[in-house]
Amino acid sequence: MTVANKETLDFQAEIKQLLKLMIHSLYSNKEIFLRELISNASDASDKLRFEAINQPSLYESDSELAIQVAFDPTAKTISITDNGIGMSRDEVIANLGTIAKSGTKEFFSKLSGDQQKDATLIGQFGVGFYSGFIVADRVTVESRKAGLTAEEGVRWESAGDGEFTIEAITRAKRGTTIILHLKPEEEELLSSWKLKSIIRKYSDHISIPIQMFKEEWDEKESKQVVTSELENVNEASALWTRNKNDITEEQYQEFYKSISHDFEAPLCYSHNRVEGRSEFTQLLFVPKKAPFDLWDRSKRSGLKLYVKRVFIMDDSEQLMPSYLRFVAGVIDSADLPLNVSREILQESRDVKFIRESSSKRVLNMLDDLANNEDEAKRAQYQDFWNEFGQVLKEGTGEDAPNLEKIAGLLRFASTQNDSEAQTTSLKEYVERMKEGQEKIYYVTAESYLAAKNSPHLEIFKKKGIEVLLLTDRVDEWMLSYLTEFNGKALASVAKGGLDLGDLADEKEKEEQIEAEKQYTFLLQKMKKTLENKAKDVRITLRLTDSPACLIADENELSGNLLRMLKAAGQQAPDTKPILEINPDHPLVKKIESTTDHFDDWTHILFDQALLAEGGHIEDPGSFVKRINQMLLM
Ligand SMILES: Nc1ncnc2c1ncn2[C@@H]1O[C@H](COP(=O)(O)OP(=O)(O)OP(=O)(O)O)[C@@H](O)[C@H]1O
Repeated sequence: MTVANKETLDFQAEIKQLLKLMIHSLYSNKEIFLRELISNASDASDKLRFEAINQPSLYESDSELAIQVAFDPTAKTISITDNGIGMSRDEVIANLGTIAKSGTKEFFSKLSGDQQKDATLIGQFGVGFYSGFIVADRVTVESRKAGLTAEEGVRWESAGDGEFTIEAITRAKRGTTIILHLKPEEEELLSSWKLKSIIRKYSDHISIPIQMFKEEWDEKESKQVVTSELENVNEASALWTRNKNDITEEQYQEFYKSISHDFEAPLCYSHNRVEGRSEFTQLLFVPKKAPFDLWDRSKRSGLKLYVKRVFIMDDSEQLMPSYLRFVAGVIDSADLPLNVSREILQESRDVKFIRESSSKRVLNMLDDLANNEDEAKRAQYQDFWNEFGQVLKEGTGEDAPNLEKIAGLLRFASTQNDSEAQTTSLKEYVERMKEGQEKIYYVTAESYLAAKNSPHLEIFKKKGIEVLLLTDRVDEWMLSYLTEFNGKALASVAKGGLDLGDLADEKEKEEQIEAEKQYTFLLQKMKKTLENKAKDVRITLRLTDSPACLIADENELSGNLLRMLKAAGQQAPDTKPILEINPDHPLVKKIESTTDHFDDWTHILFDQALLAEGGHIEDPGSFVKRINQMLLM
């Protein structure tokens, strides 16, 4: 609908849903609206400062960047004004009418309707501008982009009910004003004292001044009245440039929340000034909860790059390796040029040094939690692992120089504990190794139950040897990089040549040789029957309860990895597994002595070994037919 120059447009469907949910689930935390809007105003100022490096005329003789917060008790409004970059008409429509984040659809599909759970999720998603609707029943945005004429101003307005209007206005000053028309029950916000205390609490660290009109005691009226003089409410110096000792824990927390849009305090942080070859300040935060798009490897890191306090860019993926993409914070370099581009960043040795130093810092912070004497800290690390462990595992391939450190931070499910929880470190495993045990054993499978009940574990159970149970998708990939820990090789229990080292006793070795001799004929015959399915058929002593299992040859990919590659539509080599049979099992003895249905029995043995390790039978119909036939015998 268009009236004069006013147009009414619909919000993207997700925004309608977000607004509804947010108003309900964030109500108990409603003061954050001001933090979010001030943080946007500060970002807009940062962007202008950056653009103006190459185009100073954008300042239009007004280069003192500041944010003003004002209220009008009569109109019952609060306004937040910045003289930052501003928005054009198209930008207003795109930025305030749609959500341009990847993974938005998935995020909305996760919402449960349970207010408390959803509030946390929304916190992880980041509500930003729309949080204004928690306290306002109508929001007006007036903006004019730096560099455009006064006539190219724009007014956006919405009652948060599914549509918004947009019209052209004349706006002398560049920048943006957000006007919140408060809901009747929010009128207590119309107070200098209240607004100042919210600003100090949540936005003190904002690096440009946040100003309000001063209040003075008026004798005549005998009350506080608002004057036309502005005063700074916040400290207005970039938090990371301040001395550590002058920053309170709470200020760090609020700073983190404001740059990350997280609702919870961070798990830990590290604030340092690095001097020497390269000079920079790093303030790095590890969140408690994974953001909703953590699994998106293209997600950029949450690090902001500044050069000598001038904001340069968000999400600079050059500053942190991808496996640490959950880290949020600020890097402020004293060496990089102000006009640095993403291309320059890629090449820069300073940036490489910053990345190495920052990765180390983060790993050290985590290591400090993981190996802390304080049990509560170790528990915090466990929580971290549960949230971010799978991403950290990517580091084994991505960050070779820190492999040892990362290996020390890994946690696994293990046969030692009767639980799916990933709590065992490699260090603990090594400490528990049996005398004579030389390797760290693991099994990979699609699920915890498949791993735990894998026939490959039988001999290990019998001998009381611990085996790590690896069931995350990233594990197989990780294992191609993580081949040893503290000089102990990692060995799959499902690969050929199971060498138990000193753990296998002489008697067993003799038994195996004896059995191989005894069953030579059977093995040959089975091999013939399975020539299209199995590479070889062997006797094994690794089984105690199962009649057979499949293994991969030492240098070939495991069955689990082959299945994963195929499932991902990737090219997988066409390798056949080796069937190992348990000579002591009655079924094997039965097959040996049978003359009837030898081929059927052999196929069944192979197919059930494949099933037991989570594989898919190529011809399930024939398998079922054979089983039924045998059941009726
Ligand atoms: N005061 C402002 N000046 C200029 N642009 C703004 C301002 N406020 C918001 N915007 C624009 O609107 C976009 C959407 O804002 P919103 O707060 O919803 O999300 P965001 O800040 O991008 O994301 P998040 O809050 O999750 O970090 C911003 O990215 C920015 O481009």
